[in-house]
Amino acid sequence: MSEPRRYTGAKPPLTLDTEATFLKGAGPAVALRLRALGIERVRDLIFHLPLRYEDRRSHQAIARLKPGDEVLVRGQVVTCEQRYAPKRTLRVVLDDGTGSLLLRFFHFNEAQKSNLQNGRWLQAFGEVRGNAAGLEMVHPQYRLAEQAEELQPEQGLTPIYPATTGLTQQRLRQLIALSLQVAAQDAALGTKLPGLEAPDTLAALQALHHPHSERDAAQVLAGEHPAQRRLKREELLAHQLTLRLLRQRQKSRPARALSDPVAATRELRAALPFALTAAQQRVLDELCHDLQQAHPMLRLVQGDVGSGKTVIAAAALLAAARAGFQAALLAPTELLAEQHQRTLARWFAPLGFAPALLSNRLKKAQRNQLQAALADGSQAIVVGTHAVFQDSVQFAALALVAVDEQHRFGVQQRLALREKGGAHVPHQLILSATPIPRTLAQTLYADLDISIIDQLPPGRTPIQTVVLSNEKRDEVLRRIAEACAQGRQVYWVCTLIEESEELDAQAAEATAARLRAELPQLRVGLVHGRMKSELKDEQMRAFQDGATQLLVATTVIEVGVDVPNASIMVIENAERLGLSQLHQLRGRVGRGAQASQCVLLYQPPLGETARARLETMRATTDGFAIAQRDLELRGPGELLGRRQTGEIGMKLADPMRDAALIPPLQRLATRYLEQEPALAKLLIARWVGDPERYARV
Ligand SMILES: Nc1ncnc2c1ncn2[C@@H]1O[C@H](COP(=O)(O)OP(=O)(O)OP(=O)(O)O)[C@@H](O)[C@H]1O
Repeated sequence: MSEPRRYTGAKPPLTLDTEATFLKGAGPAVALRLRALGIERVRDLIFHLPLRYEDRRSHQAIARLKPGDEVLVRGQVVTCEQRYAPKRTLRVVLDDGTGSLLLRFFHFNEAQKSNLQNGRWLQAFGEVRGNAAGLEMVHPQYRLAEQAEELQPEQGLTPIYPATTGLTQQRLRQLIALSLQVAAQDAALGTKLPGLEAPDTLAALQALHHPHSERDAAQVLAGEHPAQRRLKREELLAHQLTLRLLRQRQKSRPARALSDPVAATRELRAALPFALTAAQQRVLDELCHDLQQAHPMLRLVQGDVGSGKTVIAAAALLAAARAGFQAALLAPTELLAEQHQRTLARWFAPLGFAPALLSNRLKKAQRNQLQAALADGSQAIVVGTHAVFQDSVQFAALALVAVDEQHRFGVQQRLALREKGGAHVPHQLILSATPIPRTLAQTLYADLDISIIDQLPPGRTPIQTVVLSNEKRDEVLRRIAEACAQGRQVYWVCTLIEESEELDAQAAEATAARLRAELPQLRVGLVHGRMKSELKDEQMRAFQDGATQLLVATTVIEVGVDVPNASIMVIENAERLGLSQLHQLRGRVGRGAQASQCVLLYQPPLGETARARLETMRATTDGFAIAQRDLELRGPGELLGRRQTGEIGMKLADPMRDAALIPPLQRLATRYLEQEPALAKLLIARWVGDPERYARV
């Protein structure tokens, strides 16, 4: 604990590292709110960049306003009246000589009302709306004066910052302005950074907080200001450096070199009921090379849905076990852990290894027994969810951790696991089914080597996708009945209606009830996110075992379920989903030898983007092509969801939108690490803070 601050009468010299509470205007209440925005120090304030800008640089003539304009107007109050119908409202009419504008307030006090007297000058900023009687502003920001001249427009654009309840823009602006004064005294911000163009960091920050000149303002609004580009490049470089540094640190630690991984893969190949694809073999070769090193492997295997990533994990686990060590496979859900354990048990049986399942469902005695076997090293291979690998689980000689990521785990969790290896860091293998373009993968996972399985196992009949209007629902039901009569199984996916699991669950229940009534001959199962996990697993198992024929589900089934006999998927309201999600869902079928169908039902009328999206789904099954198209159709940021970019927490850059900036920065990062270690440290401290932040949960 640090000493509580005491007021000593002397003003501390302010630096970028000073706590924000030392700034004038940042009392304890404000400090708490700043903290909610992740702001603790003066440094954080200068990097708290505007979300957007408002243009209050000139007064607009009321006569020329249009609905939707966000403008500054100035005029005289000509009426101010309070009304009670339909609710208590203050109506103020403003006249600027060209026309009049209604200002409406629902929340106001008596003082406010009495100040708004006829004849006073008023300047208001807000969005113009059209109403039946003409144009109006609702709750504009305003100022009053006796003389018109006292109400002048602002000189530059007005920055609008990410804020939080109880913290006004005005307060933020004031604190940031003070912080910029402190920053101007800081020599480090002016340090020349080789490879990064002008303006320097300080000038760039100043330009973004206060774009004063006409030219600055126009460029900032267009997103084309050199300061924006400079800071984005600087930030992307800092993140690249952080991940590369973490990688260096990891790589320099000792790991257990596995004696003969090639022999292990040979044995596995002989035990598998199918031949490996060339892509799987190539990835295994890369893996074997890594596993023989006395430094940890850090490898991401990316593969499209159904490309056969489990085999890769199996080979790695086996190589560790055969070398006399232990290995763990982590799955994102209990159900998937179970599924993996079953598959591995089947494959490993002829090789003399029995993988254990560390499940929440184990009885206490069973769990204790398994934990003891892991602690003394007698159990070589274990499968479970991340949640079950708590502190109490100890390993005698953990040499490898494979993580089936499926969008669930963050970098932090992944790195936290490395501590389970004792003095040795376990080799790490991460399996991901999110097809993302290579440059983006290299940014988000710059701490990992990347292998791609770019080929599907042979013998798959491509999934046939049809796009149908809801009006054809009866036809779809007929097809389902026929398919089930032939022993096939069907998924029926209900998509999110509201941002609420509760309503979602209700909708799924209603759909299941309706389908049971419409198809009384079928055994219908149901899974949704509100179910207890045991019940959900039970329903999934019933479907896996063929006990139910039609499974109604919300998008919870998106994650990695493998039921090869399920060969039809119906996705209701498919127009609501993004392409990547549709692709993951569709990947649940087409996993066996049978020809599979995916029916995308939509509610007409269909918008243009939705139509283009569904058409892409119909036309291709290639995950990488779909990811690319998703990017084009949805705009940046959305493809990965908030997790992937959010977890990295960039302030300004968006690795998706700014992908083109990245390749030269990778070269620059190498140069910094080799030639400019002090500057690399400076950049990391400036943009990321503590690099181990990435490594902590
Ligand atoms: N080389 C192969 N030849 C034939 N079948 C294979 C081959 N490799 C894997 N499979 C089978 O293909 C199916 C999909 O494999 P797996 O579950 O490993 O895919 P995945 O890449 O994890 O996909 P998802 O991300 O969709 O879960 C499994 O039933 C698996 O046994």
